[in-house]
Amino acid sequence: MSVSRIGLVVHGGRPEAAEAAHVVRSWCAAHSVPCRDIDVWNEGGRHSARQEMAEAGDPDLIVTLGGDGTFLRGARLASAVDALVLGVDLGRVGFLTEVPAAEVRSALDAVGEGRLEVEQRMLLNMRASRRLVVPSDMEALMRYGRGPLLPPPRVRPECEAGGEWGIALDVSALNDVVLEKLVRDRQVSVGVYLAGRLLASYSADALLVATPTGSTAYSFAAGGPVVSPRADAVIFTPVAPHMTFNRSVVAAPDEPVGLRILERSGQAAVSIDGQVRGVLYPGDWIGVYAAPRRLRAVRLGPMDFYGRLRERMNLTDAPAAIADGTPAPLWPVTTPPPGDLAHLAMPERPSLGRLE
Ligand SMILES: NC(=O)c1ccc[n+]([C@@H]2O[C@H](COP(=O)([O-])OP(=O)(O)OC[C@H]3O[C@@H](n4cnc5c(N)ncnc54)[C@H](O)[C@@H]3O)[C@@H](O)[C@H]2O)c1
Ligand SMILES: Nc1ncnc2c1ncn2[C@@H]1O[C@H](COP(=O)(O)OP(=O)(O)OP(=O)(O)O)[C@@H](O)[C@H]1O
Repeated sequence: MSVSRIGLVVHGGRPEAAEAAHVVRSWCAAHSVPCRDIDVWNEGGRHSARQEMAEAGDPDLIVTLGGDGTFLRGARLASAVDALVLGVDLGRVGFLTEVPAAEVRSALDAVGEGRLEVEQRMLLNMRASRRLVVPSDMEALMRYGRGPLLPPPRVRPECEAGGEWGIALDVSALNDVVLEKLVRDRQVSVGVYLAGRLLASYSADALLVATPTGSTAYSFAAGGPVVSPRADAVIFTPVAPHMTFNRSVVAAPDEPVGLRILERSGQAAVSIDGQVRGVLYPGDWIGVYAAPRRLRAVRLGPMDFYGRLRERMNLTDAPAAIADGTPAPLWPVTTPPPGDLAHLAMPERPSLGRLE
């Protein structure tokens, strides 16, 4: 696999990201690969992901230099046109990024020589009862601690009229679509429908629909399950619901989640991967469902999702388990298991129906 053009998304607030960007640009110059910066923090001038990619010369690889937020910004661009995305870790958590900053040059060598795997990640698409609008005074409200807002998602060009199930918005979420109360003291009241059937009416601070990738983000913070990013699922998680049923529901990929704002509810902000993209009012609804298209993320080694979960989330062992003898062995994903522990990993995936 060869890469012919690179688009760079750099966290502008980090000197180390600027340094890593310099390394990427010099690698590109040495390998005659055109490289363009894509300013996803561009004040006022944001466009649809497709337009931003076209303006950058349609790169086939997006390299992000920053944390998970920067990766999510790059993933939004890449997924719009099926480009690859490679995350270089210069953030605080770095759950989504692939390579440490010190390895950026060798990572580009590997990509240039085709020594990579492409991991496919499920995305969410969204429909709504109407176009989303970000009120004009919203930007000032939301600016604290964040960059400029993205514009509201456009209606997908091929779906202007909408058919019987609302209008399709030009949105791909890698983590989550979040519907949350707009003002601090007014919860949202929402009818929640799974696969077209009412689950329950919720009064809550927020309601999330997450992908398996997003299961370790906001949904995790709200008590949701950790779901392997290799699985296909639509995860519904309420945040502080004022009711007894507060569990997550893990739905099948062909079971959409519908959220309908009830008559006297407070207004609700809609965020996609952490970015506010519109406000909904009573009577409005959104439907969130697994996208037909997937994100294509570059992997340069085996993906150790559970090792990463343990390490990045600082999982700690039970004190009683530690007191109960030798700690459970831990070994790098790249080395074979020690001693007689080989049986802990299945050598090959059994096909369905052959489990014995
Ligand atoms: N209470 C919360 O935990 C909370 C609240 C709002 C939003 N979020 C999440 O933040 C995401 C946007 O990320 P951001 O970096 O722009 O905002 P941010 O900086 O507010 O991110 C919140 C934290 O989530 C981490 N994160 C992001 N995606 C992750 C993932 N898939 N798995 C594990 N950790 C992840 C980030 O590294 C960061 O530490 C949203 O998609 C939402 O899921 C979390
Ligand atoms: N070029 C830039 N111009 C303006 N603001 C920028 C630029 N780059 C980054 N920022 C600011 O940095 C912040 C990005 O934070 P974000 O939390 O998304 O970073 P991150 O990549 O997730 O890193 P971390 O893991 O440390 O959170 C935003 O507030 C944004 O305004």
